[in-house]
Amino acid sequence: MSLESIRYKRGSLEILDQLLLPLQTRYVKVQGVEDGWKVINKMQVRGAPAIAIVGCLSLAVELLKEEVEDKKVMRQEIEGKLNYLVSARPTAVNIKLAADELINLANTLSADENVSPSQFKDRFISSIEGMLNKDIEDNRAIGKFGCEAILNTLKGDGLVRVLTHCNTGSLATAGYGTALGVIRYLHESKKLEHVYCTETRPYNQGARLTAYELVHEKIPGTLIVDSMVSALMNTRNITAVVVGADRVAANGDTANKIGTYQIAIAAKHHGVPFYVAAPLSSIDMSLTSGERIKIEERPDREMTHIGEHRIAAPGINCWNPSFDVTPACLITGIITEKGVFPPNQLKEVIPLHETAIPKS
Ligand SMILES: CSC[C@@H](O)[C@@H](O)C(=O)COP(=O)(O)O
Repeated sequence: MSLESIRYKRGSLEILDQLLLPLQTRYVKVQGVEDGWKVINKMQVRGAPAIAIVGCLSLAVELLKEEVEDKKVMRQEIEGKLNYLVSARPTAVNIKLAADELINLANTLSADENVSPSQFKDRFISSIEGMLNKDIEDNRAIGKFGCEAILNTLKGDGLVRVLTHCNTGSLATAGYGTALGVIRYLHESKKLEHVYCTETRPYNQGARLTAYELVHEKIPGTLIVDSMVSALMNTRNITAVVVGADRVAANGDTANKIGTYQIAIAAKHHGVPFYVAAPLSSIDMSLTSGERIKIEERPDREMTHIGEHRIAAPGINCWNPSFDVTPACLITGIITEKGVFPPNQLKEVIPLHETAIPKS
């Protein structure tokens, strides 16, 4: 069974504390928006789709407890709380797009005279709840399209050796995963010979989380440190790289976990196809290129310490950008729930406003 990062039933939300993995499995209660902001900001929950879903569900939990008498007051409150949640981590676009759609929904429900305050609340909460199943369905479609794209380019033994970076699995989504969903699909199709995952310094999402998911799912995998990527491509006949995304600009430039860019450069040099797997809700058509993507900088402590242990010389300066932008020219294809597209075709195939919230 795949790992459950988000446990939700109406009025109750718990997340698997990813700061404690892989050594401890502990769920943390999220009782409202303040808790939602904290678990996202502290990275107890992380990964672009999971951030959006947990943020919005934290609002659903909070709203359920409230008596709603005035729709306009509720609409205003919703907008303020969503904007606050978006501020918890700036690079991933999924939560921003979801918030924009929910604010539109709140505007529509508030203006509709046939909708009572309690119907407003119920329909609003139901829309948020729909994000959970939609994300899993989208991820399965991503897995299938990605698997087919990689198999189409195959020569030789018909088995695939893939490299991935960071964590894009069940822990980073509502379930199944994006890039790790492609790997999972290849494995289920008996086409995966091996997956290599990077350690992903400084926060170690690869060593702690992806490695944990691979062991849990019995997917044959090997951990490498980030500086081994070129050597791996030179010696291990890698078929493809598949990574996730935090924000894809309209021209295909892709912000993802720091280190993605240098993997893409190495892949180009070695002639290895480089795929980005992401739902349409990770694509920001309002940005023409990746230059204006805001890159979150995280505390020095993530670099200077491992757990409680300092590993860096005291007094040294640190620079800790959490993401980098891979230019579209290094990307073979963007794997989405609607198919696999070369980066320069995104503008033609993706509508300006794609939905993060399922259409009712
Ligand atoms: C499906 S998750 C895609 C990306 O969000 C993932 O690759 C990533 O960069 C996560 O960064 P994180 O800082 O752990 O939230």
